[in-house]
Order: sequence, then structure tokens, then C-alpha cells
Amino acid sequence: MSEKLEKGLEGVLVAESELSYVDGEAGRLIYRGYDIEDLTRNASYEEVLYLLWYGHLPDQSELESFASMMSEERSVDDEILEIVSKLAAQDEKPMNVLRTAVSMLSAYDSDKSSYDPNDEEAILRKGRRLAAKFPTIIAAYNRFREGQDLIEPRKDLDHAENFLYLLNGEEPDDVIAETFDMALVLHADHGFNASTFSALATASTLSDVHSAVTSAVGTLGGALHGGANQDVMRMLKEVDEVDQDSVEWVETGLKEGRRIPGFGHRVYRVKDPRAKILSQESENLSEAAGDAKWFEMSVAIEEYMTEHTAFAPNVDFYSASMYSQMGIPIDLYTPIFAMSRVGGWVAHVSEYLDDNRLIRPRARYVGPKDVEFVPLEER
Ligand SMILES: CC(=O)SCCNC(=O)CCNC(=O)[C@H](O)C(C)(C)COP(=O)(O)OP(=O)(O)OC[C@H]1O[C@@H](n2cnc3c(N)ncnc32)[C@H](O)[C@@H]1OP(=O)(O)O
Ligand SMILES: O=C([O-])CC(=O)C(=O)O
Repeated sequence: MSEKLEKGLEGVLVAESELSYVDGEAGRLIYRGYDIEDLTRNASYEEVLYLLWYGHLPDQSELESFASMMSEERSVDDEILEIVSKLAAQDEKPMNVLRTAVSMLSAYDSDKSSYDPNDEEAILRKGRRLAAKFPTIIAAYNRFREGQDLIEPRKDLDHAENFLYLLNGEEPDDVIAETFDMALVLHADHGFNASTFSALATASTLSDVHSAVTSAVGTLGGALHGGANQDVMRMLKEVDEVDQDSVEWVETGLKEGRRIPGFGHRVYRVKDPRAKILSQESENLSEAAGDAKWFEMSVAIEEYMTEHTAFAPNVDFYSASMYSQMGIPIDLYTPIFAMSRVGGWVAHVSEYLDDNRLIRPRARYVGPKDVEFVPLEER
């Protein structure tokens, strides 16, 4: 047994995967051989889900049947929505509400009576239902807390359009819907990131898909992972509110030892390829709205960080100003990340179980070994 300690499992290879390749030196991301730039510009989120789950891009009829099955699964049982409403009334954070609702979905899943970790089709059926219902849960939470009536999901809208419709109560503008769909494509998978790894650790015990996805939602929410997109927007707002120059704010933050959200990455040594695309989309939306305040502040921060530190923007940096231009509430940014990444979680669970081995690393024990036991009455 090796005694070499790899804190945070940095660089440790634990499995083989055909799903996504993150080239940290070149700043490149590939899903099953396709460059993220090509997929973002040319494929819908539904096509990318199909690619990740079934191994190839769908033809027209495969896509139609897959998209139609997804849209049929959008409704969420009233008993779950009732809990979502109660949690919204308690001001529970949206990621926690999502985690609770995902866990509850297992009780209402039509495959619930049997769980066979080797039944790949059943895993993907459950995954499809989960992915279809994430937008309904997130939008319902927001409508409840805003005191608005719930809206039924629409089967004639695609995944991105349907979410924006459920959130805002009206059909989205085409440019916003297309940009949102691109964001879903960009966030769908990213190797063995922390939330995917926690889904796999759960699945590797032969626990079920809902448990794996519930673990993953809980993991994604943290500030060092998907939670950073909301921290980026909060940082921009804070700088604006105190009327400070964004570069000075960041300079002070770094001097005080703070981490700047949206910068740095365990794998990328250069700018995250997704940040490049998102920055372009954020700029386009800002120009169209005639309000580039958040985008310009973001660019100034990136320029400073690039010149003065080793940290480049990651996926969470420009998604913040982009979602803000779409009018999305800040604390929904991370649930939206989850709404996309559920595709990757399910794909990895399905792939990993094909050749499962329990995930169980070791800790180097540094405590004492020969302490003499003292009976309770003598302590
Ligand atoms: C979707 C995603 O998950 S993308 C990542 C989203 N998270 C963020 O944007 C939060 C900010 N970034 C970070 O905290 C980190 O860059 C991480 C966690 C993403 C990756 O970090 P790692 O590669 O594991 O590096 P680690 O956490 O060990 O940090 C190494 C050093 O760099 C510093 N550092 C890392 N990121 C940043 C940052 N954004 N701002 C300032 N300092 C940073 C750390 O403080 C640490 O300094 P120290 O050695 O003086 O203590
Ligand atoms: O890969 C990671 O460590 C984090 C990340 O960028 C992602 O999950 O998209």
C-alpha cells in the first residue's frame, strides 16, 4: 500500500471514463470526442444529454422521441410541491430545497419497486425523469416564495424554454432561450469534479440513483464548487453598493487572504474554455440590454487577476453576469448549474456501475495508538 498522501485526491486517477476530457494545460473541454465550442454553438441540451447517456449524437427521430419522453416527465407530484412550498415559506435555501425534493422523488418514481445497479436502462430512465423534473422544482420554489401561482410545464417547449417559461410565466425571448440552452450544454459534464465524485462514491456502494444525485446536489452547492457562481454576483453587487473600484476591492480582498470567487481551478492552468464562451454571451446580452455594468466590472477583475495572480476565470465567473442579464434571481444560479449537471451525474453513475468497484480511499492515521483504557468511574 502506497503511503504517498494526495490531499484532496489531486491528480489521482481512480477510473476510466469516455464521457468528458478536461485538458487543463490547453484549456480544452470535450464531451465524448466533441469540442465544447462545437456542441455549445450547434447542439441543444437535449442532444447533449442523449450524447452523454447513449454514446452518440441522436439523429432527428431519436432526438424527437427522446425530447418528447423528457417533456412528458416534467410534472412533479403535488405532495412534493407542497413540501417545496413549505420549505420556501421557511426561507430554506434553494439548493437545500432541491436536494430534499430530489430525495423525495424516489418515492414517486415509477421504477421504484426494483433497483438493480446493473440495469443500465432503468438507471437512464430514472435519470431522464430526474433531469425533466429539476426545472419544475426550481421554478416552483421561486414562484412559491414570490407568492405567485404555479404554472404547469409545457410539453411544446424545449428544456431551456420550458424552464424560463415556468420561472417567468411567459414564453422567453429567442435570444435568451438560446443563450440559456448554451449555458446548460456548457455545464453538463466535467470529468470527476467533486459533485460527480460524490455521486459515484454513493453509487459505488450499490445505493440507488436518487441517493447518488441527492449526494451530488449537496456537494455542488458549496462555495468552492458550483456555489461560486452566486458568490461572484454577490461580490459584484457588494463592490457596486460600496461604490468602490472593483480592482481595488479585489486587491484588498487578496491582501486580506480572501479567495476571489470564479477564479482558480483544480485542473485548468489557463482560462476555462467555458468562461471564454460565457464571457462572449454575457457581453452580447449586456450590449443588447444597453447595460454593461456587471460585464465591465467582470472584465476589469479578470484583467487584474490575470496580470497579478496565477488564477484564471472558471465557469462560474461570467455565468454570473450573464444570468443577471436574464433577470434570474442570484440564489437560483447554482440550482441552474445542478439542472444541467444532473445529466453528467447520471451518465457517470451509469458508466461507473458497468465496472463497479467500491470507492474507499484511506487516511493516514496520525493519532495515538496505545492509550490505556480507563473505566468510566475512574475518568
Ligand atoms: C464549477 C467549479 O467548481 S469551478 C470552481 C469554483 N470555485 C471558485 O471559484 C472558488 C474560488 N476558487 C477556489 O477556491 C480554488 O481555486 C478551487 C477550490 C476552485 C481550486 O483550488 P485548488 O486547486 O484545489 O487549490 P487550493 O484550494 O489548494 O488553493 C491553493 C492556493 O491558492 C489560493 N487560491 C485558490 N483559488 C483562489 C482564488 N480564487 N482567489 C484567491 N486565492 C486563491 C488558495 O487560497 C491557496 O492559497 P495558500 O496556498 O496560500 O493557502
Ligand atoms: O471540474 C471541477 O473541479 C469543477 C468544475 O469546473 C465543474 O464541475 O464544472
